[in-house]
Amino acid sequence: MPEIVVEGISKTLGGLLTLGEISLKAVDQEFVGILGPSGCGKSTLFNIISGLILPDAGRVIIDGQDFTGVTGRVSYMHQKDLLLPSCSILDNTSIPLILKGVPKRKAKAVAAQYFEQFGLAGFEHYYPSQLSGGMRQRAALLRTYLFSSDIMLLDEPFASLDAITRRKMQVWLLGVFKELHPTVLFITHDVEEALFLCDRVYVLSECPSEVCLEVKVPFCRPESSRTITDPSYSKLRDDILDALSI
Ligand SMILES: Nc1ncnc2c1ncn2[C@@H]1O[C@H](COP(=O)(O)OP(=O)(O)OP(=O)(O)O)[C@@H](O)[C@H]1O
Repeated sequence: MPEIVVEGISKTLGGLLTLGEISLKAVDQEFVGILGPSGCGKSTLFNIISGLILPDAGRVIIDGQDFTGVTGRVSYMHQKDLLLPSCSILDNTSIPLILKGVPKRKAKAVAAQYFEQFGLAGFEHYYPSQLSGGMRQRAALLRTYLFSSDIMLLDEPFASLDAITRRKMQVWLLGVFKELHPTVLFITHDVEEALFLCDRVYVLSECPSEVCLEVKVPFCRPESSRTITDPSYSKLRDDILDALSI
């Protein structure tokens, strides 16, 4: 069962202690949000969890094994979709499988199986520039999922989208993840988005950042984009805004 534990991670960047001491975790199939002020080191934390950079102290434990500084275990979607402009959507989404050694034809066949579920059916041979923003993000999410399907790090995947597309994508994501069951760490700046999507939310402070609030989201996720009417919603939202000093 994929469980990810971040233990006492700290990191100094450019002489500035950026990550003070961060500990957090996500249990199997949990959707965990990370909120924090701009520049507090959220992307740096994901770079460490994915093994791209080493922390100064602390460990990343996945399924009980130390994965600090080890790449390739979790999938990581950056803020930008980073699709290759000269490759079709099918080629783009097949890349992680090809990198893992799956023959090209088989990789394409496997990726193609998910196009319906990711709302991309019929667009296999389109190029990224020919798709809407929402479709490009779905293609990037599919590519991320195919890299490592059980633990996904998503760094503000919907930040570049307009409000309507963004809400549609949130509802879609909940539906898809209900079927695929990944464990997710999700960075966002948006308190409403965190409360809409996540089972649990960590709030980070300004640098040197630490976890200043951890909240469990007690209400069920809505089936549609309806407003959450649970009585605890406003209090949780205010608690998070207070922690962010907004
Ligand atoms: N390689 C680096 N060398 C020096 N400083 C860096 C480096 N990478 C990031 N920083 C600085 O570290 C801090 C944290 O950056 P990071 O991108 O992790 O923050 P963030 O919380 O993800 O920001 P945002 O919410 O704006 O995306 C920033 O002040 C950034 O300028």
